[in-house]
Amino acid sequence: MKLAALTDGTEEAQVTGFAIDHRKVAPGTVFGAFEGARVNGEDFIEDAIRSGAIAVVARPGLTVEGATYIADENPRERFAQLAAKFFAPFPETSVAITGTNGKTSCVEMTRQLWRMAGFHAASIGTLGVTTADERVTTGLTTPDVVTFLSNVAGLAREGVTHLAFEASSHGLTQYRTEGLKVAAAAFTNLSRDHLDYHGDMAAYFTAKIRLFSEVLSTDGAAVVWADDPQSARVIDLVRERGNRLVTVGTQGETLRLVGRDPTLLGQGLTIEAKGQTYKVTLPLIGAYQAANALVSAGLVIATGGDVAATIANLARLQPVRGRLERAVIAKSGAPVYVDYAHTPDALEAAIAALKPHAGGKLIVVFGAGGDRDTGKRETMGQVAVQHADRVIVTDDNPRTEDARAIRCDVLKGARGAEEIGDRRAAIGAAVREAGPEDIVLIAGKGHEQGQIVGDLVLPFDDVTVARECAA
Ligand SMILES: CC(=O)N[C@H]1[C@@H](OP(=O)(O)OP(=O)(O)OC[C@H]2O[C@@H](n3ccc(=O)[nH]c3=O)[C@H](O)[C@@H]2O)O[C@H](CO)[C@@H](O)[C@@H]1O[C@H](C)C(=O)N[C@@H](C)C(=O)N[C@H](CCC(=O)O)C(=O)O
Ligand SMILES: Nc1ncnc2c1ncn2[C@@H]1O[C@H](COP(=O)(O)OP(=O)(O)OP(=O)(O)O)[C@@H](O)[C@H]1O
Ligand SMILES: N[C@H](CCC[C@H](N)C(=O)O)C(=O)O
Ligand SMILES: [Mg+2]
Repeated sequence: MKLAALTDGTEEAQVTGFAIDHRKVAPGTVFGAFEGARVNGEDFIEDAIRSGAIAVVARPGLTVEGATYIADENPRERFAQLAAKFFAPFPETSVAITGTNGKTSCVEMTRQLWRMAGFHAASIGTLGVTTADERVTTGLTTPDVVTFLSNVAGLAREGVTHLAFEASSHGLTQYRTEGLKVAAAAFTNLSRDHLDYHGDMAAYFTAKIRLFSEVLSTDGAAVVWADDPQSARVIDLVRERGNRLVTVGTQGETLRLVGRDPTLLGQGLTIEAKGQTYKVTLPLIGAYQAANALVSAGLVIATGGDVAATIANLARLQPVRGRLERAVIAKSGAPVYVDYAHTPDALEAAIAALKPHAGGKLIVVFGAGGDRDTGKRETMGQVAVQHADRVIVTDDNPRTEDARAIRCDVLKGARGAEEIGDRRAAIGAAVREAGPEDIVLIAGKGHEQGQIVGDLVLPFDDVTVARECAA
C-alpha cells in the first residue's frame, strides 16, 4: 500500500507496517509516537526515522524531519484508524465486552455459542487469541493496537467470520482496539479495580463507557447486564445515542432471568424472551457464570442468532479455564476450586458461587497483586472474612513490591485470617485442613502459569499445585 492511500496525499512510498515502539520500526513503517504513563514516545521520533519510519503519527506542534508528519490532537485514535486501513479486512462480525469482571468468560462463551451455531469464531483476551483449533497467548488482556489489528486480520485470513474480544479499561484508554467495526458491545458490571491507573471510579467508568459512546458502531447493538448498580447509566447513554439495546438479567427485558435453581454440577435457568419461557440446564455453577452466559447469549442474539437455539446451546457450554475450575478432590473428599477472582466483587461472587455447595467450611486462599491498585487489598480481606469460614492470605504476583507489605494490606481487612506467604504452602495447608464436607477456593491466579516476583516469572499453576498437594 502506498502512503498516499493513508494520507490522501501524493506520497509514493510503500507502507510496510505499523509500530508504536521505535525498537520495532523497519524501513517503510508508520510510527505512532504517544505520550505514555512511563515514558514519552515522542522522544523516539528521530530514532524511528533513522530506522526507516516513513511517517509519524503524533500530536501537532512537534518537529518531524525526514518523514511525513501526520499530526492529530488524538494521535492514538488516528493511528488506529490508519493501521486498520492497512491491516483490513477483518472478520465480518466483531463484538467487544467491557466491565470489571466477566470479560474473559464472556468472550469465551460467545465464541463457543457461535461455534455451536456453525460459525468459524475466535476470541481475543486474557487467555490469548483462541480459535477452535488453537490458543496463542499475547501477555496482555487487550494487546497493543498493532498486535491486535494484525491478529484480527490474521484470523480473517484463516476464515474466522465472528470475533469476540475483551475491551479492558487500559485498552480503551489507549485506543488499543480501535479501527474495526464493532457490531455489538457488552457491559458486564463495574466495581473497584485499576485505580492505580485511572485515579478514581469516575475516570474508570468514563474509560469503560467509551466503548458505548465512541467505539460501538452507530448501527450496532449494546448488550447490558441489567442487574448491576451502574447498568442504568450505561442504558441511559445507549438510549441517548440511539443504539439498539439488549438487556439481560433478572431486570433484563430481552432475556429475563426468572429462575435460577442450583444443582450439584450446574444450574437450571428459566429465561423469558419475546413472550416465551425457556428452560435450560447450564452445566456451570454460580450466579456469576449464569450472568456471563446470559450476556454471551445476548451478544449472539444481538448479532443475528436465533433466540431459542442460542438459549438451548447454553446447555453445552464448556467451563472457562481458571474460572471456578475444579482442580482436584482432596483425599478427604473436599473439592478444591481455582478461580481468577482478583477484585473484592469477584471474590464475593466466587465465594457466593461455592458456599451453597459446602456442607461444612469454605476455606479460601488468596492474595493481591503487586504494582496494582493498592486500595482494593483491604476490601478483599474484608470480603473474604465476611463470607468465608476460614481465610489464608498468601502471595499473588508481588512484582516489584515487598510481598509481606502486600499481605499486611490485605490482613488489615481480614481479621482472624492466617498468613502463609508461600503460595504452595498456603494451598497445602488448606487442602490438608479441609474435611469431607468442606470446599477449598484458591483465588486470584486462575489460568496464570507463573508467580511474578521482581522481574522473574517463576512457574506456578494453582491447579497443578492443588493436585500435588492433594496427592
Ligand atoms: C500501564 C499500561 O497500560 N502500560 C502499557 C502501555 O503504556 P503506555 O502507552 O503508557 O506506554 P509507556 O511505556 O509509557 O510508553 C509510551 C510509548 O513509548 C513507546 N516506547 C517506549 C519505550 C521505548 O524505548 N520506545 C518506545 O517507542 C511505547 O511503545 C509507547 O507507545 O503501552 C505498552 C505498549 O502497548 C504496554 O506494553 C504497557 O502495558 C504494560 C506492560 C502493562 O502492564 N499493562 C497492564 C496494566 C494492562 O494493560 N492491563 C490491562 C488490563 C488487565 C485486565 O484487567 O484485564 C490489559 O488490557 O491487559
Ligand atoms: N459477571 C460477574 N460478576 C461478578 N464476578 C464475576 C463475573 N464474572 C467473573 N467474575 C469473577 O471475576 C473473575 C475473573 O473473571 P473473568 O476472567 O471472566 O473477568 P475479566 O473481566 O476478564 O478479568 P480481567 O480484568 O482480569 O481480564 C472470575 O474468576 C470471578 O471470580
Ligand atoms: N489483568 C489483571 C490481572 C490480575 C491478576 C492477579 N493475579 C494479579 O496479579 O494482580 C491485572 O493485571 O491487574
Ligand atoms: Mg480478562
